Amino acid sequence: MDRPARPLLVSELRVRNTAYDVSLSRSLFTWKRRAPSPVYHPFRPSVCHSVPVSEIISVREEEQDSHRPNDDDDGSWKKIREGEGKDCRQAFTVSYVERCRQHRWRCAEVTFTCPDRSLCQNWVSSVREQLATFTSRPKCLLVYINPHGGKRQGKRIYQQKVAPLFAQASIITHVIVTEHANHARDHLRTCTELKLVDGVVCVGGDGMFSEIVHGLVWRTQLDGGIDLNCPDEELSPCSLRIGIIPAGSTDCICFATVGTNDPVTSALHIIVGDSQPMDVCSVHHNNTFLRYSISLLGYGFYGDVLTDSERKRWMGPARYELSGLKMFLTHHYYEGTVSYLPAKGIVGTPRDAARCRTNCVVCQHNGQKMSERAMKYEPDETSECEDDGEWRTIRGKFLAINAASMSCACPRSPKGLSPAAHLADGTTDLILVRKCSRFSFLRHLLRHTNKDDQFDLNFVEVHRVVRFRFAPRHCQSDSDLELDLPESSKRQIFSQICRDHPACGCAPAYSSWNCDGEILTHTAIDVRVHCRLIKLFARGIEEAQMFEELGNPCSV
Ligand SMILES: CCCCCCCCCCCCC/C=C/[C@@H](O)[C@H](CO)NC(=O)CCCCCCCCCCCCCCC
Ligand SMILES: Nc1ncnc2c1ncn2[C@@H]1O[C@H](COP(=O)(O)OP(=O)(O)OP(=O)(O)O)[C@@H](O)[C@H]1O
Ligand SMILES: [Ca+2]
Repeated sequence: MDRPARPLLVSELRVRNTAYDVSLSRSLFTWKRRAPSPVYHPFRPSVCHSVPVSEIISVREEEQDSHRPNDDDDGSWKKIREGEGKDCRQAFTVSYVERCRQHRWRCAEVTFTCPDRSLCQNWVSSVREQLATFTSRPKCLLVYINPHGGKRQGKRIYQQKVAPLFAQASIITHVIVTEHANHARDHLRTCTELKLVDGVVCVGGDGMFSEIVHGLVWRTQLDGGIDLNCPDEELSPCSLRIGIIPAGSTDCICFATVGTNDPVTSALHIIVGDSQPMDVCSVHHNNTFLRYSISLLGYGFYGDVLTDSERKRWMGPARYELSGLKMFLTHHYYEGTVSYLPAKGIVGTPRDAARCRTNCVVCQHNGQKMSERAMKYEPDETSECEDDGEWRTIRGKFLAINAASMSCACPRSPKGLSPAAHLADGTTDLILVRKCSRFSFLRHLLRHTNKDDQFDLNFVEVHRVVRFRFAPRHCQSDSDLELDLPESSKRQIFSQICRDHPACGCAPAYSSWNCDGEILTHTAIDVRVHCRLIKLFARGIEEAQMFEELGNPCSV
C-alpha cells in the first residue's frame, strides 16, 4: 500500500463550533474531528473527511465580523481576540467536488475558522500553491453557445449554472453565442486567439460538439499540411481539449464520457482539467472528404429517423421518439454491400461484459497497438472480393447498419447502441441488423433499454473494425452516386425495389447516413477510425466503486 503523503500543513481549526485537525498534503486535504462526541447523534457529520487536492475547485478567504458570531459558535476565540484588542478573526472556505448519485458531481463547500489571520492566509496560500501545480487545469477557455439546441436553454444553462463556477475557479472565458449553423466551426477555422486558450467549450448537443470537432480537426490538419480528401492520410491529433456543457437533444457524447448529462458535472470536469482521448472516424466518398463521426454512423433505421425528425425540429427532443415510432412502423430495409477490415491484435470484443471506464486498460492497450501500427502504416490496396486479403464482405438486406465508435449511451438508452465499445481504442463496432419481422426488430430495439443483449439475435451481427465501406445496391462502383443518377435510372431502380416490396409498392432504394445527427449527402462511403484524434475535458465513466470511495468524503 502507498504510504500517505507527508503533510505540508497541519492545524487545529474549527468548522462551525467543532474543533478539527486539518491537514494538507500534495494529494489530500483532510479534516478530522478532534474528540468524537460522547453522545450519539444520528445527524452529526462523520468524523473524518478527505478530498483529493486535484478535486478542490477553489479556496477563498472569508472576512468574519466578530460582533456577529455564527449561530453555532461558542465564541471562545472571539473572547480571546477581544482580550487582545483585535476585532476580527479569520476563516477560509474550500470548494470541492462532491459525488452524488448517477455520476453527478456537485460543488460542496466547507468553511474553516482559524485562531489568527496569518494562519488563515497561510492556509489559503498553501492550498492555492498546490492547485497551481495542476498544470492541466484550464486558465482560459473559448466558449460557444448554441441558443437553439435541445430545449433552447443553452444560454440560460451557461449563465446560471456554469459561468459562476468558471468564475469561482478563476477561469477567463471568451463567450460566443452562435448566430447560425456552422458559426462555431467557421470561427474556429480562422480564429487567431486559438493559441491563447487552453480549451474550447461547447454548450449544446452532439451536433454542436461535431461543429467544434470539425473546426479543430480541420485547423490542425491544415497546419500540418495534411490532405483531408485522402482517406489513407494519417491525421494529426488536436492539442486543444474540448468541453461539452450538455444542452442538446441526445447529448450522447457527454453522457458516454462523463456518465450523465448534467451541466454542473461537465463544468466541474472542465475545471479540474480532466482529459479523455477519443477516436474519430473520417468519412469519405470517392476520395472526397465528407465528415467526421465520433458517435454514431447509422444507415437505414437511424438515418431515416434523423431525416424525418429534421422536419420536426420545432418539437425539440421529442421529435426523435415520434420519428422513431414512424420509422419503426414503416419498416424499410435496404440492400447493399458492407466491406470491413476487422481490428486485429487488440483485446476486447463487442460482446464483452466489461465496459469502457475511467483509465480503461483496453483503450490503453489497443491505443498503444494502433499508434505502433500507424507509425508503419501503408495504405491497404487489397481488393474487396470476398475472402480476399483482410477485407471481409457481406451483401444483404439490412434494416440498419450502425457504426458505434463509442457506446452511444444516452438517456434514451443508458447502455447505448454498443455497450462494450471503447472511447479510445482505435476501433468502431459495426452492427448489422438484417431484414427481419417488425416484432423481431422491436425485440432488438427494446434490448437497448434493458439488461438483455441486443446482439444475441440471429438477424444481428456485430464486428469490431478499423475501417469499413458501404455501397448500396445499384451503386456499387465507387464512381456511382445515386443522387446524381438520371431520372430514368431512378425509375428503373424504384420499380425493381417495388417488386421486392409487394405490400407497399413504393419503398425507397436508399436510406441516408446519420453521421452524429447530421445527414450525409452520399450513401456510398469509406470510413476509417483515427485512434485518439481528439481529447475531451472528461475522464470516462467512473466505476461505481469510485463513487463509493470518493462519493462520501467521510469514508476515509
Ligand atoms: C421501444 C423502445 C425502443 C427504444 C430504443 C432506443 C434506442 C435508442 C438508441 C439511441 C442511440 C443514439 C445514438 C446517438 C446518436 C447521435 O449521434 C445523434 C445526434 O445527437 N442522435 C440521433 O441521431 C438521435 C437518434 C434517436 C433515435 C431514437 C430512436 C427512438 C426509437 C423509438 C422506437 C419506437 C418503437 C415503438 C414501437 C411500439
Ligand atoms: N445559432 C444557431 N442557429 C441555428 N442552428 C445552429 C446555431 N448554432 C448551431 N446550430 C446548429 O444546430 C444544430 C443542432 O444543435 P445541437 O446539437 O446543439 O442540438 P440538438 O440537435 O438539439 O441536440 P443533439 O445533437 O444532442 O441531438 C447543430 O447541427 C448546429 O450546427
Ligand atoms: Ca472506439
